[in-house]
Amino acid sequence: MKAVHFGAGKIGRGFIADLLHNTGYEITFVDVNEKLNAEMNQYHNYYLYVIQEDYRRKEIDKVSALSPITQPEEVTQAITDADLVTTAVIADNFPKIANNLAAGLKARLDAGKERVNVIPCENAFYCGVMLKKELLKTGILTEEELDKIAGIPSTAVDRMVFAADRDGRDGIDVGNTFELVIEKEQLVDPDAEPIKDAEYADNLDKYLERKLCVVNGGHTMSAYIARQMGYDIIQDYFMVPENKQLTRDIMLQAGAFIEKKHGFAHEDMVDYIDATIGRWSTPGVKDTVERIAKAPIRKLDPEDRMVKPAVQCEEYGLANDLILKGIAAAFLYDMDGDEQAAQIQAYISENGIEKAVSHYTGIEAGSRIYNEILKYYNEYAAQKTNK
Ligand SMILES: NC(=O)c1ccc[n+]([C@@H]2O[C@H](COP(=O)([O-])OP(=O)(O)OC[C@H]3O[C@@H](n4cnc5c(N)ncnc54)[C@H](O)[C@@H]3O)[C@@H](O)[C@H]2O)c1
Ligand SMILES: O=P(O)(O)OC[C@@H](O)[C@@H](O)[C@H](O)[C@H](O)CO
Repeated sequence: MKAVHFGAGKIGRGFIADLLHNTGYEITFVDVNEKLNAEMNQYHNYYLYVIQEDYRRKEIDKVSALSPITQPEEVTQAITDADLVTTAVIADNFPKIANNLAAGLKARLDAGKERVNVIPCENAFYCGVMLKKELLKTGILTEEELDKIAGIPSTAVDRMVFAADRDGRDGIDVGNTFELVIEKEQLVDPDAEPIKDAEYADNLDKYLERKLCVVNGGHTMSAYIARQMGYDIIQDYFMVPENKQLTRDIMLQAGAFIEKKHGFAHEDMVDYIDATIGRWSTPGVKDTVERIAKAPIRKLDPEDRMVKPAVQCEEYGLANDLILKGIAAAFLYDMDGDEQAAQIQAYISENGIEKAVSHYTGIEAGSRIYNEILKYYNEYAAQKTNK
């Protein structure tokens, strides 16, 4: 069996390709990183290192790589011949992969090939719907043609993965637990399981909201708050018991609306949160605030991990003060090289924080949560000035 995977980064190689390999696929990666592609084509393998098993080395073989820039025709051919297509490129990059992917699917349709599953594996609410929109924007396929040739489910994706330079090669350190939940009804055959060890859900909403709002929301808001406290490594922030408790409380606030909305038992939510914080605190693991906080415009989107739980808690009459504090901290986030952080800061300088809050979050100016975000923002800003 053949799989084409867009994005040979940490999740691509460290998680999705691990499952694809275990399922029995030969994998063709499509990535813009020429150095990585050359290494993959030289050795036709790479290594994962399982953190909790004393960095046990695991080989992923039968791999090769293509450049979407210099080898577009080969990419088209690989998609035409594939049994499965997956992505892990960061959803902001969907517009950049859309042409290659749409061209491959169109060629497949023209060649009379069967429908194929295209499974994006990204942290975003309904990444399948997002990808489909980008594919249609290319104008290469009509919606009818796209539906005829591809099933595009959304997913929830969770694993610890870190880039690692080991044995002179570019490897990935991986956690030993993971969750890939795939929206069953959007698959070409809802009863087939194209990826071993993934879960196939009738109600993805439940898992997606739990993963994005509790895990990613808790993670991201901790990173913005940690940045205000002067931390660069999130594990250093977690070393302080009050900080760890703050993160747990943020996650419990987000978890509360999910319990109400989807019927999760409170004890199960608490276990889920504690297991996640335990994972982040694994001895030896070092994750940067920069990685977790990156791309704040994406993370402040009304449908993403911070605003969604804030608004939903408000609607359910649940506490959300800590979430609002996390959102406020995101508006102070600055990091050299983070284009979205720079864009937000420029917008604030030009238009003021009052406009910025509703511009980026969609939260109505003058509402209670809007006023609370402004209040926390001004408190953080004053602390910064007094330092
Ligand atoms: N890293 C994590 O811990 C983690 C965990 C769960 C989910 N995720 C999600 O997984 C996705 C991937 O994240 P990651 O951490 O692997 O990112 P990453 O930056 O390590 O990998 C992204 C890869 O995509 C490639 N890429 C970018 N533009 C491309 C293009 N136009 N064509 C082909 N390749 C392109 C990059 O070169 C890179 O190799 C994201 O949506 C992220 O939110 C990450
Ligand atoms: O990848 P992002 O930028 O959407 O979010 C940053 C982190 O919260 C995220 O990568 C987590 O580490 C991961 O989702 C855990 O499974």
